[in-house]
Parts: sequence; C-alpha cells; structure tokens
Amino acid sequence: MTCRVAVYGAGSWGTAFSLVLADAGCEVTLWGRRAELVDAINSTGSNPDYLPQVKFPAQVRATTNPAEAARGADIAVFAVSAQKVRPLLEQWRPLWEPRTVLLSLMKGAELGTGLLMSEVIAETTGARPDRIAVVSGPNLSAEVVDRMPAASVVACADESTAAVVQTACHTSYFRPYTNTDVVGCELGGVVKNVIALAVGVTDGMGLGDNTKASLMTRGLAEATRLGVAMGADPMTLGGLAGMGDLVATCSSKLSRNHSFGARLGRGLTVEEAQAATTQTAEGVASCRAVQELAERHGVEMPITHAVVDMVHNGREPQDVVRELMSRAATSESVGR
Ligand SMILES: NC(=O)C1=CN([C@@H]2O[C@H](COP(=O)(O)OP(=O)(O)OC[C@H]3O[C@@H](n4cnc5c(N)ncnc54)[C@H](O)[C@@H]3O)[C@@H](O)[C@H]2O)C=CC1
Ligand SMILES: O=C(CO)COP(=O)(O)O
Repeated sequence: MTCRVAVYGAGSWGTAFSLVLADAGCEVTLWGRRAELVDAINSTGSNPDYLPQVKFPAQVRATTNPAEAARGADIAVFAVSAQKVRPLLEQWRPLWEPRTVLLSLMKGAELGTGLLMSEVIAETTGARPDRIAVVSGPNLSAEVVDRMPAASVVACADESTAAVVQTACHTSYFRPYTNTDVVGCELGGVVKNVIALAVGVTDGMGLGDNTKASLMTRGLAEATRLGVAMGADPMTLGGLAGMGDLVATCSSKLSRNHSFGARLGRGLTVEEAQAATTQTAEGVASCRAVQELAERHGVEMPITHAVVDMVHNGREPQDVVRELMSRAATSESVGR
C-alpha cells in the first residue's frame, strides 16, 4: 500500500526530503505557509525559493492547509526551524490520527528548555515514544536533490516504526539505517551544527586543516560526553548521525552553519552575518541550549562555550581561539 506522508516546512530540507519520499514511492503533501510559494510548487513542480533545480514527481502536491496535509497521513514530517516548531505542534496536534508517525528532521535544541525536537513533539502532542522518530545524518540538501549517494539514520525507540520510516525514504541514492538511540542521533545533529560554526570561524580566519581536524575531533568528544550524560550510546556519536554529519557539515561550503561561522571569522559582525544568512543556521540559537544542557549535566564543552562567546557575547574570534588553546594542558582520556 502506498505510504502517505505530510511534510511540514517547504524550506531546503523539507523540499529535498519530499523528493526522497516521492522517489521511494510515497504520496507526499508538502505544507508551506506562503500561498504564492505553494501555488508555484503546484503549477511548476519545483520550489522557486529553495533548491529550484528540483523537479518534483507528480505524487508531490503542496498546500497551505495543515489539515489537508494531515488527512490520511501515515507519517507527518517536521522540517521547520527548531525554535519555531512548538506553537505549530500545539496548534496542529488534533490533526493527526493516533497511528500517524511523527518524524523530526530538525537539528536543534529548544532555547529555554534544552529539549531535543523529539521531546518537544512528545510534550506538545502527548504521543508515545513508539510513534516519534527522527532522521539525522550527513544530508546536505543541495547534494540530496542532485541524487548524490548519502546514508542517514532513522531513529525511534520502536524498531518497527523505524523500519516503516526507513522503507518510506529508502531510494537508490538515500540509504537510511535504523537505530533505537534517539537521543544519541538527535544530539549528534545538534552539536555538529555548533562545531561547524567553530570550524567556519577558523576557516574564515584563514587557519588550517590541522585546526579543523582538531576542532572536529574535540567537538565529537564534547558531543559524546554530553550524549553519555543524557543516556545515549557513545557508539551512536561515532556513527552517521554523529561523526558522519560532523564531517559533512564542517567540510562543506554548502553548510549554512559553516558559512555563518566563516563570515564571523572574516570579520563580519554577528548582525552582518545574520543579515547575510537567509536560511536556518540552527547552531546560532542552539549553541546556547547546548551550553545549558552541558551545565545541567555537569559536562565540559569548551568549544561550545567558545561559540556562545563569539555568537552571543560579542567576543572576538582571535581572543577566543587564543583562550581555547591556552587552557590548562590535560589528558585526551579526561572526561571520556
Ligand atoms: N538544509 C539541510 O541541508 C538540512 C537541514 N536540516 C534541518 O532541517 C531543519 C529545517 O532546515 P531547512 O529546511 O534547511 O531550513 P530553511 O531555512 O531552508 O527552511 C525553514 C522552513 O521553516 C519555515 N518556517 C520558519 N519559521 C516558521 C514559522 N514560524 N512557522 C512556519 N514555518 C516556519 C520557513 O518558511 C521554511 O520553509 C533545521 O532544523 C535543519 O537543521 C537537516 C538536515 C539537512
Ligand atoms: O544538517 C545538515 C547536513 O547534514 C545541513 O547543515 P547546515 O544546516 O549547516 O546547512
């Protein structure tokens, strides 16, 4: 039977993931908030504002009506900015049938609560963990829509739910693995955005590949430490949703987080970097939520602190790098 999917958010990843779902044989209804964009998608089969190179197959239709998207949906997918999703979920919760799987594509933690997106979905909808899933991995949307091979992870506490989502998005170019470690997969996606900001800064400053590799490796150590404190399996952070996504995001000029950091590293102010960023760079807000989580769990995350200092406390990149490097010398095994 054909899987029916509602995708909420017609930005970059909602657009790219709709293509994946359609290529995998699903019927997709893509919700967007702007009528002119929805009309353009329905009349031209492409999204002129995000990834206009995509040519949707006929089984992708767009709507501004969240209830229309929800009707008969086996899976409801959320691909809006992490800080904006709570009120939408609160408003829309009656729309989905009790059997509908609620799937987050978002890689952010909520400011103020420190909640991961699966937790925001659980809190707002009351859905049980066996109905809530996430997709996370090295999946830069511009490469996905060019159908370049990529792997990813579908995480859900319930393996059979994860398998349903896996089937719904498995194509010749998109290979999802399942995992029951939801916290580990989500946290990998959240923290890599913060580390990509840091790497972007040092790239923008003209620093080298040793710097980049050092930040990525110690960034992975931060994600793993926090993950373990929050109940994740450390092996998850070494997998696609952790190291895999860290490598993709920190190495790619397609990354919005990396690009934001690079602007700071080249000397733009935070306001100027923000003005130049037209799409969601989740790490900018989430770095503070990650810092709060680190404090709550008593975990040391110096790179995350450095990013918060540059993005929110007006610190100069040069000073922050100097400070990071001159911390007391320690053993690599500390805090593992
Ligand atoms: N673009 C990518 O390559 C990937 C993005 N992600 C994650 O997917 C999530 C969405 O990111 P993108 O699609 O890339 O961002 P985007 O900036 O391209 O699109 C965001 C979408 O959210 C909508 N939106 C923003 N505020 C809203 C509000 N208050 N109400 C309703 N809709 C609102 C915008 O209209 C837009 O359609 C993020 O958490 C990101 O980390 C995950 C994997 C890959
Ligand atoms: O999550 C992503 C790739 O996996 C996209 O990264 P950016 O949000 O930094 O563009």
